[in-house]
Amino acid sequence: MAVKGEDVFVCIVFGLALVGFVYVTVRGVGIICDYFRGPLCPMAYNPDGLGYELKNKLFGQHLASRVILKAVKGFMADPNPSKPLVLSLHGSSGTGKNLVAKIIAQNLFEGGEFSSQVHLFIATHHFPHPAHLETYKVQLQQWIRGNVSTCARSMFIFDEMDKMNPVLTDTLKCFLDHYAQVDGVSFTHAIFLFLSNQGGHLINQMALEFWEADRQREEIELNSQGLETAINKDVFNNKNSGFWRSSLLDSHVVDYFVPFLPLEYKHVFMCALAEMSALGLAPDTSMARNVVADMPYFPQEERLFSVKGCKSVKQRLKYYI
Ligand SMILES: Nc1ncnc2c1ncn2[C@@H]1O[C@H](COP(=O)(O)OP(=O)(O)OP(=O)(O)O)[C@@H](O)[C@H]1O
Repeated sequence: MAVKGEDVFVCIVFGLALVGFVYVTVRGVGIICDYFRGPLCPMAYNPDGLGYELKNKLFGQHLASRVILKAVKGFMADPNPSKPLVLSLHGSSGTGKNLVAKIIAQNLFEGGEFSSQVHLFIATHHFPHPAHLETYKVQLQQWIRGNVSTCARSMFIFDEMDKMNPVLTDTLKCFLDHYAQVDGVSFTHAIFLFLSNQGGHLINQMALEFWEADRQREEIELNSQGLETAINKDVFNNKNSGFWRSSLLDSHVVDYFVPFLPLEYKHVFMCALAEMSALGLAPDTSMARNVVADMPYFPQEERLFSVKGCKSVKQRLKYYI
């Protein structure tokens, strides 16, 4: 049977109408979702990249790497989370907490840490004067609310939590809890990272005890000797902590307290090689050995763990170059 010209025309029109209908429906659903939740904004989510970088660029942190990957992947896979993702990263200086924040940003947002969806607060820089606490509270809440209503998928990083005023920390509670909306804005797609040195001594002590017992550091788990609970208690009870008697801890809105282990000689060596590569230099193991040997270690006698982690490796490398 010959196909008539009108039939072809009708098919094309019908096809176009169907495509149009599907487009309008999808857009409509998107607009309705955005109305209730705020727009998600463009994402560059790369779960494989996140896994790769946490495994290969973050040295000596098997536990942090595993917990963070699981937490972020689980959160991102949930189209309708009941609360924002809240992670509190703990460990002594230079162990990779800021690096992890950077890796998460790079694998979630276009532009990584420089994305307009990523917001970094440094306690001593952004909230230096106790006398201005009331102003900070209002500004911080407005900033978070404004940015989440523009982009529901926003990330807020609070560095130096040990120097944050606990009263200011408490003003975040309404954003972090299981509320579908607060004043018409939903915060459930946002990510909050808290970074601090608090709890570092507990983590270092555990790493030392594992070494003394001839056990592999890779055996350390979140619940080894109640590590996560011990960090929680430590930050809650310490007057010099941004979580001191905080309602954030009372109400259990922090999803994970993530321990960062003290770095050993071999990890600092890997940092030195990584820095060389970042500077476009060929790997020079003897130079890396010099840099690493130059760093201070603790305990004094055993020289097991780097006092500064990988901090200042880059600066020392430049000295040798
Ligand atoms: N575990 C690690 N693996 C690879 N590089 C690391 C690691 N830890 C630190 N570094 C490197 O050392 C430098 C300092 O690290 P970073 O800023 O992440 O430390 P931090 O734990 O946030 O320290 P602080 O508590 O003093 O802020 C960065 O250049 C980072 O890339």
